[in-house]
Amino acid sequence: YIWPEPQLDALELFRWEPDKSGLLGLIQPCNFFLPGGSSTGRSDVSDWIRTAYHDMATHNVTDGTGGMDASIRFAEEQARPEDVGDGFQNTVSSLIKHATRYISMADVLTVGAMVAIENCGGPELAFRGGRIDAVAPNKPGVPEPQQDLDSHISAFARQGFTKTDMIGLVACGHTFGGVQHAAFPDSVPELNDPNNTQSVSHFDSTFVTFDNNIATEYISGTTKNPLVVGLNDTTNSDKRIFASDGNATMQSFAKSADHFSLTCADLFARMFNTVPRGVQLTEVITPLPIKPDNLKFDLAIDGKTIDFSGQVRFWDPPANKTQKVRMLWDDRVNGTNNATLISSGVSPSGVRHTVAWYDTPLLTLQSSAGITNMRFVVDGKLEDQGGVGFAIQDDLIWSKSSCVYTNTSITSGRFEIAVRNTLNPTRVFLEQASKDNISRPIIVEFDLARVSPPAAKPVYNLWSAIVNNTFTAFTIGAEIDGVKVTRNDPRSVEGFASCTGLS
Ligand code: HEM
Repeated sequence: YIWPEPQLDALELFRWEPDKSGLLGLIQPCNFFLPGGSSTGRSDVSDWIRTAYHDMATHNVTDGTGGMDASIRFAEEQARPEDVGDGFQNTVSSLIKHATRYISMADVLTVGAMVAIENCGGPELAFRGGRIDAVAPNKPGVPEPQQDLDSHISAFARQGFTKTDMIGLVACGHTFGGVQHAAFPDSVPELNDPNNTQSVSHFDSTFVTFDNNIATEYISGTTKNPLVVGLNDTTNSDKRIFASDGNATMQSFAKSADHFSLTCADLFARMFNTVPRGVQLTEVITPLPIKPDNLKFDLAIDGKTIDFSGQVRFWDPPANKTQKVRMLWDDRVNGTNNATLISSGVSPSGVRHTVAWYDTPLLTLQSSAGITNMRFVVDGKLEDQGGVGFAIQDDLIWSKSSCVYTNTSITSGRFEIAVRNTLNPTRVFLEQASKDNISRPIIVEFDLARVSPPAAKPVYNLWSAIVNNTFTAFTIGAEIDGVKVTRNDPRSVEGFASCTGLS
């Protein structure tokens, strides 16, 4: 896609920079378990993957209901026998807080499970965003281990998967985790093991790593999978499922780790893309090779100049080499300008990728000139998104006359937005991310009032309001000809000057 595209930009960042959101920190090392530590025998990766499956498993291909829609967050769903255990609540409380106006809770659950699979040995997965969060629990529909093979085949068929898909998806999921004694006391014993305090009988010997040991151990007869060799044969559902085609699928997985990995990449992607009818997923979101980020514009108090700074991210840059990066930008007055960007480091992004960051110098632009478009020259090569460049919006920006009342609370302040005089909004407002009573992200708006501009012939008009609340970061919104627009990159109010001393 072509940057900027607010929802795709946000999804791309969340999907491809799991270090930044903190997701990766919750699954590194892969046996990390937030609510109790790795000596529990449990892991966040297993909880996140199982939660995604249980969210999807309510899908009904015939009536189009259920699917990946974060309905698993509702206590009523979690209380069902088919959703036994606290893994769902653990997952939901770690993950759904990352949902935003652009990233639904269902997209967050999807990315969480994908990041878990990929960063713990699994294949890289194709991600589409745009799932829509359920407003109420779905009908029940998750398979349970005591059910017979026919009911499992029909449950998977209802979810949109064949018998062969079922064997694959169960094997792909059960390469992680195991069965807990507390949840299934009749299927697995208490272990009395200080390194496995929650008595989890694991599905394979490498239970926090994606690999085909789930299949090799099953085929070689060494498996300890509690749903294959469990003492209670009624709950040996993996045994019935794996053997349902005469072991052909499991044999093919045992024979080839690559075949297992490719099959799982396909099945997991289909699982994540199983959504209620009518939901339109985005294109597959791949990382942008070059992506501007954190662009900041601040109008000077006299209204004559704009301070501009920002960063540019380079995806998988050449190793051990600092690139020479120049930014070219168009303005409304002088034509094209340029500046050299400053390398500010390379960091890993997940376990497979690296990102290099380059900073712009702090530039002072004439207000009348502003900035409309930019391009980059990287080691002599022009990078301009196939000729269109990187379109920049400088029409709704912060004014440096914004300030906070430090003597009361950092979150009370006088916030001022500068609106380029070519725009004629009917409303200008601050936007604060919040949640509704069923946890869905919403935007709370604080209206500003138009005030006198700072200069006699202003390029920007000011809008202002005093806001007292507990929030700490805002984006800028406006309504123009009845249409709402927003400018991204929330601005933390901590960055503003103190109102004391400002007129
Ligand atoms: C007939 C289908 C399935 C049955 C009957 C089944 C059954 C179970 C059972 C009984 C557990 C133990 C849960 C606990 O102790 O809390 C479990 C765990 C798990 N299942 Fe499944 N499962 C099925 C399909 C799947 C699929 C398709 C996936 C993913 C693609 C999956 C992923 C997981 C994971 C990751 C765990 C480990 C959870 C943990 O260790 O915390 N399962 N499953």
